[in-house]
Amino acid sequence: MSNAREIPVRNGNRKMSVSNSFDPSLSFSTSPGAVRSPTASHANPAAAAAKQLKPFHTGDIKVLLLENVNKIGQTMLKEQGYQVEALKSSLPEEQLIEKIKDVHVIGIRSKTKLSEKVLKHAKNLFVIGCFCIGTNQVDLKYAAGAGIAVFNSPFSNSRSVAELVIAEIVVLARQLGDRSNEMHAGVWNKVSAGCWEIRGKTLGIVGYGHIGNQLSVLAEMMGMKVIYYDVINLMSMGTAQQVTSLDALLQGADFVTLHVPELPETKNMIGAAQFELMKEGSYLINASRGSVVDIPALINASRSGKIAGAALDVYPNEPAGNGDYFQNDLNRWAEDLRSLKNVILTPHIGGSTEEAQTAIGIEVADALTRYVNEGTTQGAVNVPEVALRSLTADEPNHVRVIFIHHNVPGVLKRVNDILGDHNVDKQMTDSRGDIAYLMADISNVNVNEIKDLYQSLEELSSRIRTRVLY
Ligand SMILES: NC(=O)c1ccc[n+]([C@@H]2O[C@H](COP(=O)([O-])OP(=O)(O)OC[C@H]3O[C@@H](n4cnc5c(N)ncnc54)[C@H](O)[C@@H]3O)[C@@H](O)[C@H]2O)c1
Ligand SMILES: O=C(O)CC[C@@H](O)C(=O)O
Repeated sequence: MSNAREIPVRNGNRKMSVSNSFDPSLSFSTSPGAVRSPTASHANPAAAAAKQLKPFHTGDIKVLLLENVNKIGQTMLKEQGYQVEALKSSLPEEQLIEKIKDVHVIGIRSKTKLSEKVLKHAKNLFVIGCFCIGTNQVDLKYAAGAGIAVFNSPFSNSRSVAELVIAEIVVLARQLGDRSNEMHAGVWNKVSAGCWEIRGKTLGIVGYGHIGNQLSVLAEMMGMKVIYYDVINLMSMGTAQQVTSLDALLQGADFVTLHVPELPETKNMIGAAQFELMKEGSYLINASRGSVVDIPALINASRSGKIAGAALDVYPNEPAGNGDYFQNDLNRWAEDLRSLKNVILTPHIGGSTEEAQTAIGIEVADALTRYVNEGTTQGAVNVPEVALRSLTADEPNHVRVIFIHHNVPGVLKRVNDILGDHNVDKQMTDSRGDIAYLMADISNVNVNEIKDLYQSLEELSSRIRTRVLY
């Protein structure tokens, strides 16, 4: 490639040689009909004139995508010239540790656990894309401390989950799963006992965020009354009413649906005591995370008739890929659960629609590309959100410096002493807990000076990671 410029850049503990090459025919997001969520809408109309910053041959960037990331997302990353390896399933820990050693970028969904143990081996990794909403599968704190930014797609699949839950409410109320299974087994069983309309019934939503909101609107359109419980005070959609405690919600709802993140506080949030509080013959739906419901308690509540049905989309242990895995060796109660009447079991498909996966693919691939090429952290979930107006093609001797550092006193002074020989055109810095992110565009930088600049920043004791883009 032409205009290759070499500087040694340390990635983790290894030094690698990088070069700058840019193919102007490449652009960030060229997918026709791209569905962009509002978080990606910051892309400014002047972007056409923006200079692309890449202090490396794009072909040097290795991307590993696991868990069948959407094709459009894969294509967008390939169009950048990155080396992309895409696998259909997640990997067992040992294989993941081997694979992650080499890559700069990893894309996952909900099943790949990026624990501290795994991330410690990821010497070149500088960004993680969660092609989903949940980020509980990543050790976000460790990642931030290692200078690894994490991005997700905060609401691209919310509507898909809400629609699934609406369907499940009707299916449970009418025992459709059982009737369908019976018919598949050749049994005609025409019954109305225990089958209900949902009109006029009360839906209790636990966690009134993106999904809870959508669901609230849809449920009211179906003639349901909506109550919700959330740890924060929120504006109600329509005529929904916030209740002040989980207990009040459990006592008042005919259908209880869970939409909270996986947190220490939400672990086994619904257990024996909570089933006890629920109305006789009510229903439970969980499409949040498997850790939120104590499943043996649910099995007891179902067997005793306390609840009339349940729908589960998520489980404490989920298989790495598709296949015949939902047995006791995965979750010790799996066979008991499978034997229950009016219990719908789905394989974590709440967000699995063409619309959601396309939107997620585009949004996360776009965030990864902007981070790799420009250092922009807008939308990151574990490091401060920092962005600077793009450099333009008529600013040839400009360099973008990114310095991720420990949030301790005196760093800015030291960094600016290093940058001080040049003109700092613009600079932004922000902190999040212990981590700070500084981005500066400096002008009048001779190519020969870039290596020294980089080296001086690397030597600061507060340094977590330095990147110099030009
Ligand atoms: N089944 C699927 O395929 C699927 C798809 C998308 C998301 N999810 C899961 O659903 C969860 C919720 O998604 P979302 O987009 O609505 O998230 P969100 O962040 O928009 O909303 C979560 C809400 O839960 C509230 N909350 C947190 N802790 C709580 C507690 N202890 N008690 C009550 N409320 C609490 C928060 O205040 C927030 O309002 C995600 O974290 C993810 O784990 C599952
Ligand atoms: O697609 C997935 O694996 C996860 C879907 C969902 O749980 C999410 O967190 O967005």
